[in-house]
Amino acid sequence: MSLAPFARIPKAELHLHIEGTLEPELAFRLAARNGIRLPYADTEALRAAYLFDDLQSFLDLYYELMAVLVTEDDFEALADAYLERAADQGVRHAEIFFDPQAHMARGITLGTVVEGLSRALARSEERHGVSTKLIMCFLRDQSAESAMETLEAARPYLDRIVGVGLDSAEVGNPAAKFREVYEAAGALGLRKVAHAGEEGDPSYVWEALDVLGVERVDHGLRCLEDPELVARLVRDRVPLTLCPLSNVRLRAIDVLEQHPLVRMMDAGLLCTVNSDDPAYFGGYAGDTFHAVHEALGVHHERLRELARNSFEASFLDGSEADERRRARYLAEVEAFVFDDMTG
Ligand code: HPA
Ligand SMILES: [Zn+2]
Repeated sequence: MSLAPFARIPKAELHLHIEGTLEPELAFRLAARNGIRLPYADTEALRAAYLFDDLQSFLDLYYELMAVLVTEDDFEALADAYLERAADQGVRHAEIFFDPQAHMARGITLGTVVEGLSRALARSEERHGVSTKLIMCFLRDQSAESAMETLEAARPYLDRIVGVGLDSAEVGNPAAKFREVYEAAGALGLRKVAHAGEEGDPSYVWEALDVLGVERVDHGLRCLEDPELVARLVRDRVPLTLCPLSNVRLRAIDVLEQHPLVRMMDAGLLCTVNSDDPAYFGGYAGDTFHAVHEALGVHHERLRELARNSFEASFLDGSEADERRRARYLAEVEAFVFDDMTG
């Protein structure tokens, strides 16, 4: 199999919602097997609905389509399809978000979700050559009590969950209300990340850092508006998991050519690029590397920096086996030869 050049660059994916990898074809297949009627005539009609004005208009469809995910087999099929695709795009390691509250609200148990996903994840390294970790996200537009109940419900599965995250509608839902939940997660040994500065102003990023104590900021796009915040992120080497294609589709920026990725790297920020919800936003990990090369002129040493950052910013540091994986992946990044296409 010949992989496109940008897909060959070894990389980690650190910002990826598994529910956002649900391609229309799989959505219809799962709908049929679960006897669910989708309000779209076919996959083309569904794809035509992927025109978003902002984060909320995307989230409405994202939550609606989740209805097709019912059984452990469905979650397994979803994760398996993503991992196969990720492998084709040069992903060596994936830290995968999931949204338990969105499923529990539909009567699906946390066990169904975690058992199904982890069946696919457990054999991913052998089958796809992709190591994995799972990050459980709380919905920031739900209450802190609901988040705490979700953390409690997750106790039997903590051997499969590396950390907690925070996602869904950002503006009007600052992070501070989740202080206790994050403290409790930390006490359980879980790593902490949160979406911040996607649509929200820099105060949302400050709260994620100072109130939740996150080690990585998901998006962080708007940090450039606050030089003190940039200085803090640079000083502490806090990684940002940027998602350029998502920013265009959700209208955070008008066109990819205006994306501040290069300015952010020039400012000394530890940037990574990721695909967020690739089934909806038009590209997986390798496609994203290709797109930033084309639109922003990110050239080979800068592509190498992004690839290196993705492993440095990963949670591959909790065990000797993980340290070995990280060292192997980083060696692959340094040995990667950029050719005319990628240079
Ligand atoms: O891009 C996103 N932002 C916030 N919440 C989300 N949940 C899935 N994707 C996203
Ligand atoms: Zn996201």
